Amino acid sequence: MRSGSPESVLPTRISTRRVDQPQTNQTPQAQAPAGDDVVAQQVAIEQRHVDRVYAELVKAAERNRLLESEGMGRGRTDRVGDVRDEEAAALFERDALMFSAARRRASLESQHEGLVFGRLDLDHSGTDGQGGEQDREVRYVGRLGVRDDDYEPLVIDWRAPAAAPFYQATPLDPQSVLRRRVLRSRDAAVVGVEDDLMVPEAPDDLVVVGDGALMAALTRSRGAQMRDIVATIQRHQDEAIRAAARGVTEITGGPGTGKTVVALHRAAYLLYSNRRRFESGGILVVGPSSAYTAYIERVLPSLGEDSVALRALGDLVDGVTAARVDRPETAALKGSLRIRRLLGNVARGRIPGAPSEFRAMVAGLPVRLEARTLDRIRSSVLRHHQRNGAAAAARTALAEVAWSQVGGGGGNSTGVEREEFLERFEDHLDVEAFMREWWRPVDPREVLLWLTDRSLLDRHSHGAFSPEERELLASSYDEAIATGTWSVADVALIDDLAARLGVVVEPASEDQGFYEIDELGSPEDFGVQEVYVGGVRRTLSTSAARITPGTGRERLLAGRIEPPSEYAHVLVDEAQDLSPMQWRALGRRGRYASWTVVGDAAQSSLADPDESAQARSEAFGPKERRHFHMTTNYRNAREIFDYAADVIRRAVPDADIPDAVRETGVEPVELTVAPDALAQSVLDAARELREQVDGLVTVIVPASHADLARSVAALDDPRITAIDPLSTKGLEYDATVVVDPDAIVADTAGGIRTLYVVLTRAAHRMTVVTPRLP
Ligand SMILES: Nc1ncnc2c1ncn2[C@@H]1O[C@H](COP(=O)(O)OP(=O)(O)OP(=O)(O)O)[C@@H](O)[C@H]1O
Repeated sequence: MRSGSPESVLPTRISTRRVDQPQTNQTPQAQAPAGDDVVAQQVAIEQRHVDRVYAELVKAAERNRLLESEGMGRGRTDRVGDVRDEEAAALFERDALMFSAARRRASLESQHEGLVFGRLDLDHSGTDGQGGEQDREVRYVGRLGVRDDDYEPLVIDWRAPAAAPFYQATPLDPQSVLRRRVLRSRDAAVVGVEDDLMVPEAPDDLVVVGDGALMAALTRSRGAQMRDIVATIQRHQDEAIRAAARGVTEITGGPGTGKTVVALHRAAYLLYSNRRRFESGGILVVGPSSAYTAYIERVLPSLGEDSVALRALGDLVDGVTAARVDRPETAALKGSLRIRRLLGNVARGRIPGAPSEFRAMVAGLPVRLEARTLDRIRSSVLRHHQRNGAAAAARTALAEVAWSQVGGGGGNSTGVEREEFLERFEDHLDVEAFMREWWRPVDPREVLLWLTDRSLLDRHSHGAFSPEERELLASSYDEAIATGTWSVADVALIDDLAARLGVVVEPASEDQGFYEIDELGSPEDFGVQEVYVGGVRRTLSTSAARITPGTGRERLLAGRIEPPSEYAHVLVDEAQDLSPMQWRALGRRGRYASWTVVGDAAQSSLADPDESAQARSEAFGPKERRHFHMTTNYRNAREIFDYAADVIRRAVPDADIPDAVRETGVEPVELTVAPDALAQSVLDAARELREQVDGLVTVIVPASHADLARSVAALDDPRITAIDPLSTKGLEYDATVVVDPDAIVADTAGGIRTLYVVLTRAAHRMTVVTPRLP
């Protein structure tokens, strides 16, 4: 049962094409293959140097330990009472010492494995290796710089300028490099070497071994997490990694071209080359999903950097976590700029349930302000203030209008003066009670939930949404309340509302009850089982931090929204999928930042890419831009990528199609099966692939076959997992089973583009299963 059918979105032809090796840093080796003993000899030579480096590290760790304990000693005092100036200075110095010693210790620990991964043999005579010994230099490249007692470099940090030729030298532009060698290590043991020669012929004393490090790296099995590529970065990738820090650096290219991994190495490079700026200002890395952030989270720590904030789009706002995605048409509504007008109107409108008129006797004068007057006051205050910071201004405006009503017009026969009236108004208990309701703090999340009120939604839409669109919005918030979860698209709306409303100001601590749960370290220690907060019962499990609010509504409103942090650099991956509202949310975090932006239009799942492009430009402002384009696919076997490229070419003729560098000789398998045999065929295919690859097999299941995902989970096999099509963005596996491609196209907003993403996730093997009635 092999073949696609005429109405299928898949190609009906599977071809095997052999083409020339694509352009990489590597060159065909000039020498005959080296024998095992020659390799062993070379490995032994490198091991001697690596041993020296590790011995030096032991000394460095000891020096560091002494530094830390010296730091601890500084600023210590037996005195009680105020700290003197010189003691404060010592404390400051101690903190600085401790900080840098701790950082060095952390990087020594995290960079231990495979610390030295490269060696350059250079010839500075300019005669292609024919110069004398005095012209030769050997340089080792590693995850961090290490020097010996004489301060001579034993290893150069991969990000240092002296390491650049390791990535940039090519036979056309050797940059004095004769041989580039990549060392493969297991822990501190060198287990292999792979060489590339940069000159036509190696000098007699230079042995050249191996098939090239890049191919070795690409053929290996993929783990559950992305790995760094520090030993095999290619020249064109290196250019993007080391590009200037300022402005906007855009990296485009088709699937698997290394855009993500390059952008992450760039983040590590920026921290190295300008640590003060980027460490104190912070780097924000944003990706499409939490599956994506889990996939990439090891790359930066493996490069010695862990001071970077990794966020999925659904986690962008502190205090909110999105747990689902909306249906495509709802997500498109929520992502479009049209929604801003609605949000603005609702945020400026009456608070549902708030009093609609104000009545009181103030200084003996009857005050009565009706709904329309109150609306006018609210509008005029909100023209100049954010709502949550404007209670005092609203109260003053209310007092002025009340005065103009009872006394300002000259009809006041009681002789009460304006000042006296305003003073009494200010202190009046009825005014205070009214303000508590009329101008209470408004949480941005609450505003979204008001949209479940169809008449409110209709009132504030001003014709900008059709009845069907309004119903989509309202029912999505019914669903939020029913499930107690926000969607990814909601997060940008919450951020927009937070910017309009301002921060919810917590009551001063003296106004809070003694039972306030945050104040208690661990309430169970006091035998407390239940706590009432704001009239809501909280049941304690084992710790205060684990208090779970009861209803869906409570879960949606739990925790506090924090104002957005600003960053010195913002790195956005899968940028082609950001909605205009999401670009605005990122813009708030990167107003003064430089940016690295990574994407591929052919993988987009957006309904209106033009509107997004505009919002993206606004987020960048007038900053200078530079662009890098990646053309080599390092992920997919050529046979798999050719299959996917056929699919996208038919729908998007101008798609950015890269060259895949690796052939396996194994074509993807297509199965067409009866619908009732789908589940069994998929599970069988997954088990078969499991035998053929070393790592992970993932079954990609569209929403319309959700029960199949449960069957895969029931296999309880850690090497076989299931995932939905959209969550595969940015991820990769050793092998995939793609379930019902036509349903993937039909179920997702991206349609054929989403299918293209799905078909480009497998590194080594892929099986596509299509259900069809006979
Ligand atoms: N120079 C390299 N050496 C070794 N592996 C590499 C190199 N460049 C890229 N890779 C590998 O290729 C794979 C694809 O890289 P990456 O995920 O960054 O591509 P991408 O362009 O972001 O893909 P997509 O757009 O499909 O998400 C990864 O496994 C990555 O480690």
